[in-house]
Amino acid sequence: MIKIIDKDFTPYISAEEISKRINELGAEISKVYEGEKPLLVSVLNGSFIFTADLIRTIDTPIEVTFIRVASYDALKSSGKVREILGLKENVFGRDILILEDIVDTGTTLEHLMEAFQDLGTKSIKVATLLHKPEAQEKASKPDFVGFEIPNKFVVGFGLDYEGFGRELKEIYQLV
Ligand SMILES: O=P(O)(O)OC[C@H]1O[C@H](OP(=O)(O)OP(=O)(O)O)[C@H](O)[C@@H]1O
Ligand code: HPA
Repeated sequence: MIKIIDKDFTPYISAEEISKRINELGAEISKVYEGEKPLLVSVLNGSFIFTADLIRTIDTPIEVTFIRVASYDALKSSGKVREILGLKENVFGRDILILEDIVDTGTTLEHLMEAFQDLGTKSIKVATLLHKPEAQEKASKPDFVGFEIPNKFVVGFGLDYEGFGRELKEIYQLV
């Protein structure tokens, strides 16, 4: 058990399990995009660790870029979604793979999918390390999912609680 600020969290997914699953996702993604040269769009902040580990398991040429979009305040969705920030690449006619650490309510994803569609992308798929199917109300189901998890708050491996916990090697669940 660990404490972050005022909340207790218990170990939930080990570093070994995460690494094994990311390898499998990388193999799947490599197969699907063989010869296609997709642009992987990593959604900061949470997905930076997943992105770094995932791209090193991919064995077909890809490009990677990072964007920002924030919809969350602490434990609950604020419902507010901001603009995409930091996209420098021309995505018209490109195959896009959005990389997320977690798809929770789907609010962020819905916004991103719409924004990329408006920019004339050829295809948009989504890879997420974690998915909360019971919580998702918006957007379609992600194409590549590391772990389906219950509707409980998690931290670690890039995910934070009030800014803390991103450095944890394992994923922890709120007690
Ligand atoms: O499906 P949703 O309910 O929209 O939640 C998922 C989003 O929430 C988190 O980002 P957050 O806004 O907390 O920013 P961060 O990655 O910088 O922590 C996460 O990285 C996703 O982008
Ligand atoms: O369970 C979560 N943990 C951390 N950040 C999040 N953003 C959406 N859901 C979560």
